[in-house]
Amino acid sequence: MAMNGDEVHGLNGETLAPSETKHTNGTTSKSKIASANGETDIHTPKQNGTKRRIPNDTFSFTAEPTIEDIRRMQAEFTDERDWNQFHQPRNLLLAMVGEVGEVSELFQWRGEVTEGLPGWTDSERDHLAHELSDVLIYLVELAEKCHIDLPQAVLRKMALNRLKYPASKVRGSAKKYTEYND
Ligand SMILES: Nc1ccn([C@H]2C[C@H](O)[C@@H](COP(=O)(O)OP(=O)(O)OP(=O)(O)O)O2)c(=O)n1
Repeated sequence: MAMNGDEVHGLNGETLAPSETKHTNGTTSKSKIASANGETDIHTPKQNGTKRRIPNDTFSFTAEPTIEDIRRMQAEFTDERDWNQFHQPRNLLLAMVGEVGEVSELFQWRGEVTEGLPGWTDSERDHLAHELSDVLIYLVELAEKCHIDLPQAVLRKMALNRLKYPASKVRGSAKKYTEYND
């Protein structure tokens, strides 16, 4: 679901701050993710009365399925087919890389492609969605079979990225951290 602006909708369609979650028991909480992102209260007005700009506010995902949901659904899919025997880490890695290749095929002979894929047909977008899903499914299963708790690993890695690339130092520059002299 694509959404414009700084609003996210809860289970009953009410407006939530993007870092808030509406639980089935009706309570609302600010996510761990928001604090890991260094977000404070994103709806707090600035001194001059304007709201702080929310990064990446032109598109967002639906909340479900979670990564754990995807792990479980794929585990059921493979169990039902007795395919676990074929899904060892090396197999899954190669399968994932193959699917990354299929994503690449969709881009390889085009010129520069800009955000939102202007000019792409619905069928091309569907094809891309399928291939990206294949990559994600194999990535999640690879992490599972390697006993990597992927959501937690992502939180830790993003915290490390923030330390390595302080915004105050690198804003507007695409240089690798090793290229900074200090
Ligand atoms: N041994 C397999 C085969 C398939 N799948 C699942 C995971 C992927 O989401 C998808 C991959 O299916 P295909 O290998 O048929 O690849 P594509 O769907 O990309 O088909 P094609 O290669 O024709 O584009 O199916 C799986 O888990 N294990």
